[in-house]
Amino acid sequence: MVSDAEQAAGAFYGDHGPLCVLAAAVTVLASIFLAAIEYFKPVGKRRAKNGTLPKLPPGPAGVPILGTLATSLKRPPEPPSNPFQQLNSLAQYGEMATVHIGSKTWIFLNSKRVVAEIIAKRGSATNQRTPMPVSSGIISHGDRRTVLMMQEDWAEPRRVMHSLLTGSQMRQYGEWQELESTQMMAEYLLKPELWHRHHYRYANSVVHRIALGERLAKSTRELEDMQNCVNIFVGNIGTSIVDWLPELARLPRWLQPWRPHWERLEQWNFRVYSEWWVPTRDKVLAGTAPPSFVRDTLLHPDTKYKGSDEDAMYVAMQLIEAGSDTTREALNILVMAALEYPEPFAKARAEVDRVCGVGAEARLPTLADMDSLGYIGAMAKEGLRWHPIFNTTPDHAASKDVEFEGYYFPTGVGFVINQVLVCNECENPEAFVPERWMDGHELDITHGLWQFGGGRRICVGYRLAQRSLFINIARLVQSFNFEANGPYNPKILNLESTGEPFPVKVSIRNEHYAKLIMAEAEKAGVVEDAKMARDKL
Ligand code: HEM
Repeated sequence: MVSDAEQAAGAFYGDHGPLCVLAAAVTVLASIFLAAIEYFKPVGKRRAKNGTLPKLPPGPAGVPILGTLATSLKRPPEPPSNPFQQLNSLAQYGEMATVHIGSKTWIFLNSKRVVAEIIAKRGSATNQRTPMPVSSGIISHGDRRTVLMMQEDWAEPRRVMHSLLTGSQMRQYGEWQELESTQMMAEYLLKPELWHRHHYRYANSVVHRIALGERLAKSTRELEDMQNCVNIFVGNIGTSIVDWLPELARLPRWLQPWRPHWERLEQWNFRVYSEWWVPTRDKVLAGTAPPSFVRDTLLHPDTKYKGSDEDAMYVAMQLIEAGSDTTREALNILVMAALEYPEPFAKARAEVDRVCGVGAEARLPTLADMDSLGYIGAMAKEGLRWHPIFNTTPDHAASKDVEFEGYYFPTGVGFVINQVLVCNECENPEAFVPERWMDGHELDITHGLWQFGGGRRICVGYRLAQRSLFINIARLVQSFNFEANGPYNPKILNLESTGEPFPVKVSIRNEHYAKLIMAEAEKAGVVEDAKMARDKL
């Protein structure tokens, strides 16, 4: 028997059937949407584990689920008159700005003061990375890109890499740095128009020798492959939506249509790495390898890396990647500064002349001159400040809740150094003024400069980088003149380019310096190598 109520319902559905289906569909979609909002809620909007509500600095508004992702992924072109407009605009929120991007929450640190407080003083609680399933996962052969590694995967690579920061091997590395620099001077002399290539060969060869034990003897194709590995890795950091909504990586593989594209890149990268790694590893195993980080730390029985052979390869190769491109770029920046600001370069030359002699009496500067050439140290720091290589540094995520000046940052929030603002936090920031670093710390490249990051994740190569910049700046200002060789925009450095990044005419100071360089190259036994590099390029 049908009740009155059932009869009424039947009549209602009979009359309003399509409307009911629509209402049900809307309800289902709305529920899915609300569930998605909840699921992808940015870390900084979730309650902390102890139930405390986050209290974050102000920042730009975003839309549900994506936050500011649309603008972050597809940045409007920034005008050459104001590059880094977006990072600059975060200054309006004060020393810290909160940005929700997908399900991540990043706190941009806009002043040196808060960087020191959060990244350095609270470093034990801010040394994680937020997950990047594509950049540090798929492209990096499964969470193995040292620079982006999460803490649990990072402790072991960091342990082995730490030897690069300790003093004991610096003397050996220093000899290699001087030798490669002598070759670079000879290359500059023989083929001045390829100045930028010489920077790359130098940087790559030094770190190649430190990591793998041998001087660089790679073909142009192999070198370009390696540079492309870096470009592809760096260029793709954060370009996939999955890096911003890492929860998507938990879907079954067949629901991840983005994977094949990234996996192909990863396979190519793996092949390039293997070409460089396998011969070295085999020599170490056969007992015929020369001294190197791989032989004496990574595969040494006393300090051996506790991971697979593939993991060890990624540690070694990423050292080469992280160390060569950065040094090359820093040298390019100094050349740009030479075009724009001749006075500091004249002053630097006078300083080198005072210490190393002039004309027929001159000798090449060495690393032993460092204490007497503070201005050169200041130039290296000012170059990195004036045109930061990193406009932001990889995030340092909170491994536990962090309280700071009335704010409450829950675990998982990422802290990012806004280098554009931090580097400009000085008088007349547009100008290249090495004098601003002449404060007694000019040879400590991380003092007051955050280009190498900080805290527990600080760059493991910063001492090597400082010495490479020192020796090459000192020698270049001593012997070569730099002039513009065509129009260029000083704000655009084309740092990722393998061709000439901006037009430069390099010339030798005079015949004395040409002779000096060739005599030193002869003594070091690198003349033939310098010529070979010249012929190959
Ligand atoms: C001008 C030169 C360089 C700059 C500006 C630079 C900058 C950086 C920055 C910003 C980081 C991230 C730090 C952080 O998260 O706080 C980093 C990490 C790293 N750098 Fe450098 N770097 C330079 C040269 C080098 C050199 C020469 C090497 C190797 C010989 C190197 C190896 C590494 C490695 C392996 C990491 C990952 C460290 C980790 O996550 O534990 N870098 N670097």
